[in-house]
Amino acid sequence: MTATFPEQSVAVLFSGGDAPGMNAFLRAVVRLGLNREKIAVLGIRDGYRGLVRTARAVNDDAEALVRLKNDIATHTGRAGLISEQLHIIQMDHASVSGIMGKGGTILGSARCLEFHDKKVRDSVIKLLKSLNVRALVVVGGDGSLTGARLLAQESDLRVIGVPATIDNDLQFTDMALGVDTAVNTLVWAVDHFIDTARSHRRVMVLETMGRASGDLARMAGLASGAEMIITPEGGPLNEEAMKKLAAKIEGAMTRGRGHAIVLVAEGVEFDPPQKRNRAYVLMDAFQQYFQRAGAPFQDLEVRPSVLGHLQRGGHTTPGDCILAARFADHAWKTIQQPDGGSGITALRGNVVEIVPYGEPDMPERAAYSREMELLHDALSSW
Ligand SMILES: Nc1ncnc2c1ncn2[C@@H]1O[C@H](COP(=O)(O)OP(=O)(O)OP(=O)(O)O)[C@@H](O)[C@H]1O
Ligand SMILES: O=P(O)(O)OC[C@H]1O[C@](O)(CO)[C@@H](O)[C@@H]1O
Repeated sequence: MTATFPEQSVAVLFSGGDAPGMNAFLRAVVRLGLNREKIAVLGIRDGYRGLVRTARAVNDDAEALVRLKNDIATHTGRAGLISEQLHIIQMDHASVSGIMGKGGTILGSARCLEFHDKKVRDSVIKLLKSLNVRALVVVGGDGSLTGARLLAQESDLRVIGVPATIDNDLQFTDMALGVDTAVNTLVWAVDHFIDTARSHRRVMVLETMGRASGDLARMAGLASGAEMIITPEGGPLNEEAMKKLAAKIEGAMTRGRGHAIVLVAEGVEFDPPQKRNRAYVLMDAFQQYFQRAGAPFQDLEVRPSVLGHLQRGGHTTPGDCILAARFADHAWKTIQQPDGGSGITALRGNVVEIVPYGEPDMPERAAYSREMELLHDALSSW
């Protein structure tokens, strides 16, 4: 039997920082495509970069396009995945077996600066049309979904966005893929830091990711019982503000507390601005305060840690696997609506919906962040 190129397939790519749940989404979108919809799924390697490189290689070369289609038809599943040169792979059942709980993405993700250029996006639209895809699914954060919106606006392609970022900074959905796992990882990390903090009666300042949003730190703080959460939404920290935070910790020590875990989100800024990581700036400010003349705990030590990419990896939680399956299901249902356009999957009040690109921020999200902060304050033993 000769292999044939799959016409009217659905293409899927992962873009921006990888997030746990991307593999679970890939598995779900491929399996639903093959089992339920009877439609082939093309996995794009390395996000927009994979499309841009392929467009460059085949767009003005009819023979190269024929070769690409032949490669896609003949190198399916794992054969395609091991062929490094091939950026577009026809996924099969076996190629998505055993990946659901694995962090990262087997197709790779990337940041592709060239994609900001309309001419480059035009070349990608031309490629997707030559491959006759019925829809493109883009899984990623804010920037990736902006790229998806532009593709949808600049063509008649159907482009479905799927929110995936540990930052939880997308205000049109209650949760993005990866957040639940990242919070879980942070709780695990805090548990480890508590052991040493308690043993040495120390203050540990842990810097979390999250870009300009403090939600990841807030959620992790609430779930781990960290004593203090410092987030960007409160505005830049000046010397006075840092002294107040240190005084709060000192006050707790006076009342018998032996240690403290402080979570500081990476988006926190200082006045005047500082170049060093937040955890280090706060360590110095706190240490200086604790060591002032006549202070009660002059030997109280502060240790910083920048948790970094640890937060993006690890085994995907069941919550993220379930959300991935629900987002994939909804993406397919939208693609299969004859008159359906483009849009983004969103979780709102435990219902998955498709919302238009550029949807305004949900006021519930700000309320949720505020509620977490108040609850954390009320639960802390200051
Ligand atoms: N304004 C834009 N126009 C076109 N493409 C964009 C735009 N912003 C981002 N992209 C594309 O999306 C990619 C990923 O964006 P970005 O680095 O902001 O990550 P993200 O999707 O927000 O995910 P995360 O923040 O969780 O890592 C960019 O490298 C670029 O290819
Ligand atoms: O992996 P990179 O490119 O260093 O990006 C790190 C950024 O990506 C994220 O992990 C996800 O957006 C942010 O929290 C962080 O600031």
